[in-house]
Amino acid sequence: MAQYRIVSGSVAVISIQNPPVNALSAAVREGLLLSVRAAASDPLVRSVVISGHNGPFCGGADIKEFGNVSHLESGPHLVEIFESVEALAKPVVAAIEGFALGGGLELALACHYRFGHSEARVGLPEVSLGLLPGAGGSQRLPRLLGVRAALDMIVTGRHVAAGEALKLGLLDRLTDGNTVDAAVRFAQSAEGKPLDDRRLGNRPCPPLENIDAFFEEALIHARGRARGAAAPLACVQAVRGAATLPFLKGMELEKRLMETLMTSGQAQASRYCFFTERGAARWTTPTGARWDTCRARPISTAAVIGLGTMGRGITVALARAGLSVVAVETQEHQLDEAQRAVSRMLKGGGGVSYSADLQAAAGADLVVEAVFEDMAVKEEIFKQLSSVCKPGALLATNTSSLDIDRLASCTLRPEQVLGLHFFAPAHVMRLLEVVSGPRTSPQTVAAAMQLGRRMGKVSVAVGNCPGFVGNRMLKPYLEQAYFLLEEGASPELVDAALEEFGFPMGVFKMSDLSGLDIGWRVRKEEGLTGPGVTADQPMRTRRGRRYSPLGDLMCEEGRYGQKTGRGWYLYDRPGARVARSDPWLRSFLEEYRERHGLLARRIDQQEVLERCLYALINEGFRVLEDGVAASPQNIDAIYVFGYGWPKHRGGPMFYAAQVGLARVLEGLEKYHKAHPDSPHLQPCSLLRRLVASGSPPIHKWSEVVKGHRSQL
Ligand SMILES: CC/C=C/CC(=O)SCCNC(=O)CCNC(=O)[C@H](O)C(C)(C)COP(=O)(O)OP(=O)(O)OC[C@H]1O[C@@H](n2cnc3c(N)ncnc32)[C@H](O)[C@@H]1OP(=O)(O)O
Repeated sequence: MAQYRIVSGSVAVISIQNPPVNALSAAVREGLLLSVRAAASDPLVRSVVISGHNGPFCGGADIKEFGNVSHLESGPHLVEIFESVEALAKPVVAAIEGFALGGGLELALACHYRFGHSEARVGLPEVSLGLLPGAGGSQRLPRLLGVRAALDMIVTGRHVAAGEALKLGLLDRLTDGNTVDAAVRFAQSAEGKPLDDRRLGNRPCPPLENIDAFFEEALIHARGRARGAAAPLACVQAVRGAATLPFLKGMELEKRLMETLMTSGQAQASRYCFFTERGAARWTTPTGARWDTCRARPISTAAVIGLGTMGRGITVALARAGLSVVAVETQEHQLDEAQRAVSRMLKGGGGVSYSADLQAAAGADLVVEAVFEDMAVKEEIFKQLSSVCKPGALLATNTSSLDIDRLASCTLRPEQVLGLHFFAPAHVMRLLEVVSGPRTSPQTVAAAMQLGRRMGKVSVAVGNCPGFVGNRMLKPYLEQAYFLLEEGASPELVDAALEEFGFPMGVFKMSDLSGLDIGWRVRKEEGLTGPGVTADQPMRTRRGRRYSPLGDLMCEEGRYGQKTGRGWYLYDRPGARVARSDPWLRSFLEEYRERHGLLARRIDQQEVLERCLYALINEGFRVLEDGVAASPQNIDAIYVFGYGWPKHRGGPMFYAAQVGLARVLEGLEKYHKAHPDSPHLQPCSLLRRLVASGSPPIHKWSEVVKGHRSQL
């Protein structure tokens, strides 16, 4: 689908028409090539403008076609079309409004001139789909911008705003007015002028000194950031081809690299993440409410109660989304400090007012409680909010694990109570768990999901249970990591295995960063440790299950992690970030093992991965079974956007499918047999059923779940 018309007597305007993002589907490719040929052969046409219909220029290749080779191969290939565009003997101008991304920018690079709207953005984000710009982009961009700037854009995949693109030389001109009209006028002025120099395929790459050393370093840098992803490294190789090979040879290299990436599991996983991120907006809840059947009341004012780290981040996130926010902190000294911190983060006032009085929340459409994790304190606040707040106001808690229903029952409006589980730092992290209890109304969920979108979050609707989805699944993962320490592993070994898998941080470094005392407080609330545990109870057993008191013992030593300068690792000073091995910890673990008669054994990275990840995945199946998450895709979105699960591995449930459900089941059976006192390793019945049903693909799991779901 490409519209073709002649304007001003001599300009062919080809308009890509494929809403919502004008992706280059097979039909678009067909239409584009026919239009380019028509413009080439029509003697009346002296110049060409390519634009996007109704706004955006082009969002790139049609990602939905990638999983289907017959779709991808039907219609002309992008490389062939772009060659025809570049070879055209008449000037071709790209008129870029909205965005030109991926194949969209590659098309613009094949044009002889690029006109942009001042609010447009351009980029080659293929790397985040596990690919490289495979339709000439890796070869043409370095010829236009030089290697450094092109490499940066291609390896990071970042979107570049029009102003920067103009400075880089990527856009030739900007306009604030009608981009197509301006491009048409410009095209006419270029008619009959020589084009050879405008064809990027004809140009050499601008020279670069010490080319070998430059790419050596670029590769090391990319490897360090890629966390096991292949695409960034292939991008470096392709750009090196542009810098060192003639254009056609570079194109051959790009093609070879692209073919390898395109068929890889990593590209499949990254593509899956692209769709799970967007799919989360089509939410459902365990009570049967759905995104398409309820209307959300807009929220324009909010109050945040409690201005610790989380409360401050939430205030910033809400203010940045355009809400007018009242930030409440009853402790005066905290209030002053918080006000300064929030202003710094917002670079000014940003629609936030401050108060030490809960009454200030009276007029808000939404209240987010973000005080520390103490049920009694939260209950008291919810009681007060119930009477202070205006009718219709939504009351949310930012608890990461406490019971939403208990808080709802402290109020006279349980249908307006929900959890908004932000992740630290709340103004940066993409994930928001929107937690509903059995009495939360569909309109409340809809309003929260809409607000999440406004804040730029990936919002996932989940049901209420201890830890919701993310933290519930994290518990068995952490537990296995502790058990591995008891059995002979070191924090360094466990973290190295997880970081090699692709997590930005291993479990022990993560725990040092977030603070060991948080889990300690939760375990005290749960009665697993603290004064409620009697001296006659065995230290390593709770409620008939294996329990590791290691985390509690660390806290009793005052080792809370980075904030105290000591945790699973040692830091130069409280608050420092660089983790060093701590000889004290080695002795502590040795003494602990000796005291409990535990024999240290050799543990390899495979065991670390299988024990930690399979336990987490197993809990994911339980979450599905219980209906706490609506789909495996939602679980994966939570893990990728909130817990650092590497995108190129798709998320835990996708990873389980990729490894093979039968293999995961076998692994769990093996480890459960070796550790029968660890119920998290006992394969859950949904996993067994899926394997018994022939391990259907992930998008078909819901059929097996449906026949299986227990009531919450
Ligand atoms: C030979 C192979 C060559 C490959 C080169 C390539 O071109 S690879 C593709 C490179 N392009 C991209 O990576 C762009 C991906 N899209 C985006 O980043 C964003 O969608 C956007 C274009 C910036 C628009 O963002 P916005 O927030 O406005 O909308 P959504 O993200 O919600 O998208 C709206 C719906 O459109 C679907 N969609 C978006 N891009 C594509 C695409 N390239 N192909 C197919 N479909 C696409 C998206 O899934 C949304 O659909 P829903 O059904 O509404 O969920």
